[in-house]
Amino acid sequence: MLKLQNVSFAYDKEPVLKNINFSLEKGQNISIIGQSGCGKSTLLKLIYGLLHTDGKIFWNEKELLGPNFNLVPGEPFIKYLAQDFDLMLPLTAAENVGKHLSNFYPIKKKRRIKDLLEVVEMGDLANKKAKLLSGGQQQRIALARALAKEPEILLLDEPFSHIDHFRKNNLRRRLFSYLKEKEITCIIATHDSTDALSFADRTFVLKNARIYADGSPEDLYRNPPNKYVASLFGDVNHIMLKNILQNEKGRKRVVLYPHEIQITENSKIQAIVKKSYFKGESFLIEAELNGEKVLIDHQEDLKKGTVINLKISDSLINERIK
Ligand SMILES: Nc1ncnc2c1ncn2[C@@H]1O[C@H](COP(=O)(O)OP(=O)(O)OP(=O)(O)O)[C@@H](O)[C@H]1O
Repeated sequence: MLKLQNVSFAYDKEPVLKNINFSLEKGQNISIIGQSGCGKSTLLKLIYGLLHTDGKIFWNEKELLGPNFNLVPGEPFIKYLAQDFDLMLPLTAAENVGKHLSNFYPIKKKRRIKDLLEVVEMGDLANKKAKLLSGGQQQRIALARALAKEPEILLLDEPFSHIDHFRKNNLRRRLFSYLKEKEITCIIATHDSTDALSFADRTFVLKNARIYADGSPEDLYRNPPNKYVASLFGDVNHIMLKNILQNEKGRKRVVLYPHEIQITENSKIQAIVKKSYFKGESFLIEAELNGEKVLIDHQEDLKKGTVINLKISDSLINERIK
């Protein structure tokens, strides 16, 4: 179990993280999300042991003492994949992956490198020098290198940021099933909601130096405590209740995703279309509702100026304003 107790950190005077506490079970996949600069990378660096905290970090019974106590920063059973992936550029992809593997059993080493290159779909480029690989290919090699010695804990900082959309989904499926199979505990700092929604067992939202929300991705998505959390998963509306409910007054608002608002004739809530964006499977309609901007998912394109009627399920509104 990985346990953090009162982990705080400041680069200067202003704390980046304040009293972070959590425990993770072996083999759990956790995503950390939050706006740029909220401290995601800092938290990974503290766990790995690159930065010192007065708080406590344990892996099972062992306390991780950090850089003030370890001559070489980091822990041997943890792998940390930073945003700059730090490859040996004159070496080949395969040599980089095998860099920290023992030469004592060369056949075993070769097989391990081959398996890892398959996990990141880089088998074809095994003998290509790292300096000749694209940013996304280098990132995949760095990922394979981080897995090479089968760490107990894997810390990934935006691990798919350079990888194209098509390959990213495939790679994510392969990587996370590999981590589950090997029971590797993984913490992934990400901006990408798919990492948080589809592959994490649990998600932490960081804001104002603290864990602002903590839950299963499904629960955080379906019942976002506020607009900040919902907006980390994609477009979101924050609509004045009085604009969608007859008897409401005041300035109370409700969080609604664009797909939760329907365009129908059976409603008195009127809005005017301002813009329409093609999204592939549907259109994102931007409309004006009593002076407020509203985003709606819709199957058809709508012209600017079209008057539309909006419907939102009462039970959903009641759920969100609880
Ligand atoms: N070496 C440093 N020296 C001083 N301040 C730093 C240093 N590294 C990060 N910071 C500051 O600490 C805060 C948290 O940075 P961090 O990199 O942890 O955020 P992040 O959530 O990972 O951001 P991003 O999503 O953009 O990668 C930011 O305000 C950043 O400017």
